[in-house]
Amino acid sequence: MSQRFQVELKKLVDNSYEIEIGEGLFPSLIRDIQGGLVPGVSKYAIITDSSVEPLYGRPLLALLRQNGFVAELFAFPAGEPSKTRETKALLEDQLLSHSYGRDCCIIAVGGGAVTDLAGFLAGTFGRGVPSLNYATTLLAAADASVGGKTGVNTPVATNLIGVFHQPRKVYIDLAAWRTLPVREFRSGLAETIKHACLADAKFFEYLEDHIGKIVSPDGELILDPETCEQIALHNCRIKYEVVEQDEHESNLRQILNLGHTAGRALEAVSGYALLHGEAVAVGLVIQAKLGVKLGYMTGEQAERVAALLRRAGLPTEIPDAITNRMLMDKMYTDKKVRSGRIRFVFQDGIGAMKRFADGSYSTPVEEATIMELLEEIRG
Ligand SMILES: NC(=O)c1ccc[n+]([C@@H]2O[C@H](COP(=O)([O-])OP(=O)(O)OC[C@H]3O[C@@H](n4cnc5c(N)ncnc54)[C@H](O)[C@@H]3O)[C@@H](O)[C@H]2O)c1
Ligand SMILES: O=C(O)C(=O)C[C@@H](O)[C@H](O)[C@H](O)COP(=O)(O)O
Ligand SMILES: [Zn+2]
Repeated sequence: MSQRFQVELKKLVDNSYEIEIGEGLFPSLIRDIQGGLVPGVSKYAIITDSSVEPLYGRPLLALLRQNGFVAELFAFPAGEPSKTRETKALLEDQLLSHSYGRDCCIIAVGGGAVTDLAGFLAGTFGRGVPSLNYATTLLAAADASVGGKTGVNTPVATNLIGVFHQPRKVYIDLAAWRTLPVREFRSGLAETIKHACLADAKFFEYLEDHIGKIVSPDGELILDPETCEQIALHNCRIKYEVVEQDEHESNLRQILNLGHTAGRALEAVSGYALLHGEAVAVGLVIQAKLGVKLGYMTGEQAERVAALLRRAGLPTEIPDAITNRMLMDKMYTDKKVRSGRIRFVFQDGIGAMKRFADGSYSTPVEEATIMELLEEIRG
């Protein structure tokens, strides 16, 4: 006769944390850890990339040490191709060889590739240590540093391996945007436009009116301070309000994947020649046009989305080198695929998302319908 026991694990873990938006937030970070933000920590590990290291990583390391903290910096080569299991393993070995253990805190300083990789490392190192995200790109500020999705790419597709690991605090340094290459800044605008498309028609209009205050048509960063602050605030609010309701993406959180079914596939198929935001921009247009075909938006609304992306200096067309077949095959690796069927999330006009009859925010779309649209787009 068998015996049965229930393991009761219903106690809720409080994963709440603060997001601070401002210029030059190192002093605030130091005050926070002096004030006990991350209790029980005796060592800090700054994880950053080779471009961010001299700009922000080293200055933070110096400040931590000046304030009596034990800290080291670990950097990996900048760029999406570094966001791999191999880089994570190298960093883990470096931490272990510096005697880092469960009493450490990881401070991710950089863009989304850094917060994804360092967050994944923090989620698994010693079975999980606390982490802080110090976002230095618009994309990380708008999206990647908030919400606890962490992970790495594999040769098959992006972000396939990872964990949910919420940071203890997120710092969004608006001053860091001034050193960003314009192409990287624009990449962050794609996720910004995505957020407006999925949740906030007024924010979409705001972006239509204010895009010229942050970047000029000839590619000069203008970065009007008030507009930058509004953009950071709106992005964070839209993202955390979704994450608060569905931290582990059981349904609602799928809406943050708007434009990503095709976007992530394009990013991978391009061999990361397309930046994440650039691929998402094209993915947003594909989603909008498919949405028109399926009756979820008007042609005029889809054109507004494409027009705003173009004004932000983002690509809206599939690169010639990527065939429809390549794109289609890669879409089958998307995490939303169920029973071998590609699923999309769709805008319901501008500023809202379509919810389907079964209650889900994603819906399967037949390969033939997607292929037909891709052929129409190519003209
Ligand atoms: N976890 C999430 O929810 C989430 C959301 C969106 C995107 N992402 C991930 O984020 C990544 C893209 O983020 P990203 O665009 O920030 O990439 P990134 O971290 O690679 O940064 C882009 C480039 O800018 C450089 N850089 C960073 N800050 C700088 C600064 N202030 N001045 C000068 N150069 C600077 C970096 O060295 C890098 O070369 C992708 O891996 C994507 O999958 C994750
Ligand atoms: O936070 C989320 O949820 C998102 O989907 C945000 C996306 O912008 C981000 O690119 C995310 O990493 C994509 O997740 P994935 O599970 O499709 O890899
Ligand atoms: Zn994204």
